Amino acid sequence: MTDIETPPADTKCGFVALIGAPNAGKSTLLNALVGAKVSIVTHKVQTTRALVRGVVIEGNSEIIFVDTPGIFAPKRRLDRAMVATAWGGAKDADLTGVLVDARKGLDDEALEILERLGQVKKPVFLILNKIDLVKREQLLKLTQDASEKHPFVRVFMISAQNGDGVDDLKQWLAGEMPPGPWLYPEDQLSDLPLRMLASEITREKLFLRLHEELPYSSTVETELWEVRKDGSARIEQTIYVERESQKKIVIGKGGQTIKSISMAARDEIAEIAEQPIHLFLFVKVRENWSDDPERYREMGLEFPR
Ligand SMILES: Nc1nc2c(ncn2[C@@H]2O[C@H](COP(=O)(O)OP(=O)(O)OP(=O)(O)O)[C@@H](O)[C@H]2O)c(=O)[nH]1
Repeated sequence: MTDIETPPADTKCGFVALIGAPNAGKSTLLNALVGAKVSIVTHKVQTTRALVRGVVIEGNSEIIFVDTPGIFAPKRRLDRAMVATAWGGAKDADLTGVLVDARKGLDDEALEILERLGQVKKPVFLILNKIDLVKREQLLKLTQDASEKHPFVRVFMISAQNGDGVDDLKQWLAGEMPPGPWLYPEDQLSDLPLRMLASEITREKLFLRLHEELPYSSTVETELWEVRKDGSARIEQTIYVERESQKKIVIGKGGQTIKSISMAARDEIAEIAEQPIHLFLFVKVRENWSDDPERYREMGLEFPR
């Protein structure tokens, strides 16, 4: 008898970064690939933090999808830092997929992304989405035009909405993953969306109270989710801030602020998880690299002026 929870011996595992202008259909595609609505969790990909949007197991392969919002036309410094992070994610991923809304074609937003793809040293593939809305001739022209901008390793034509072409894309990605152990065990995948949601709930409570005092880059990570014999869960989360002074603000006088954040988050997580929750919050300072030109250089990026 085989144990169904044991992964196959020759496993593959890798990161796929999905980038695209807003409304290109990233969320719809991820939902179609992952099969369930997933929220956001942060995950360290080598040196860069990326947002894990979903994990798919296909045959022997585990495909971890990462993405980042707002990859184009940054106006403010903070936005630029987010863009740098986004491109960092693409650099570290094993494969990068660029999603283009086929109906819009190569508009300014899409062109700006294509023009910056030279920074990504790993293979890049193109996904033309929303093919249900355009004619075949348009797709061929679009493929040609886009391929002149960047040597894509593959071009997929899909409709994330009705599922056309999504399975082919998934099969191809599975085959492209490098050999390696699965990062997310199969039996933990079912709580993954819940863990992600728990991080977001705490982050929301944090910003509800401290939005004027904390930078947007503060993040929350769920480090532990342990179900106890009595059916309750012990959850440990870390709130990452950029400075000691911010850590003090999050903790508050006599720990009052963090206590109220923790209680509000706990109640909401318990409601969604449908189990009693013991929530433990920690606050850690993580260096603010967005003001540090050196970090940009390390990632092969220009420091935004
Ligand atoms: N007709 C059609 N509409 C689609 C398709 N894929 C996505 N859409 C629609 O396009 C809109 C944007 O889709 P989203 O998945 O939210 O796009 P997104 O890229 O995640 O957007 P941001 O979150 O802003 O980055 C939604 O109204 C979707 O229903 C498709 O294949 N065909």
